Amino acid sequence: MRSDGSALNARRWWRSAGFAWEGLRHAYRSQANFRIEVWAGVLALTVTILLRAPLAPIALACALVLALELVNTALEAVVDLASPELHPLAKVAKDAAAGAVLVASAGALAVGVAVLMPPIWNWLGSR
Ligand SMILES: Nc1ncnc2c1ncn2[C@@H]1O[C@H](COP(=O)(O)OP(=O)(O)OP(=O)(O)O)[C@@H](O)[C@H]1O
Repeated sequence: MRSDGSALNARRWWRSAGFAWEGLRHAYRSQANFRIEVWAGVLALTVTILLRAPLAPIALACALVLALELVNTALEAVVDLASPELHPLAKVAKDAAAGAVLVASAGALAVGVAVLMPPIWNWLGSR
C-alpha cells in the first residue's frame, strides 16, 4: 500500500518537474531578458567560484531575479489571455510585474558589487 503511494508520488513529482522544465524552456526561448539574466548569472557564479568569494548570496540573488522573471512571463501570458485589448488594469499588472524584476535586478547588482568587489580589488592589487 505504502510503496504504491510513494511510487505514485514520485511519478507525479517527475511529471510536475517536466512541466516546470517546459516553462523554463519557453521563457528561455521567448524572453530575451531571461536569456540575458541566465548568462549574467552564469558569469557571476563563475567569477564567484574563481575568486573563492561567498557563493550563497550570489546564487540567491541570481535565483531571485530568474524566478521573478519567470513569474513576470507567466503574468504577461495570463494578462494577454484575459485582456487582449488595452486595459488600465492590464497595464498595472504588467508594469508592476516588470517593476518587481527591476527591483530584484537592482538588489542583485548591489549584492554582486558588495560581495565581488573586495576580492576583485585584491586580485588586481596582487598582479
Ligand atoms: N493589455 C494591455 N493593456 C494596457 N497596457 C498594456 C497591455 N499590454 C501591454 N501593455 C503595456 O505595454 C507594456 C509592454 O507590454 P508587453 O506585453 O510588450 O511587455 P514586455 O515587458 O515588453 O514583454 P516582453 O518581455 O514580452 O518583451 C506593459 O508594461 C504595459 O505598460
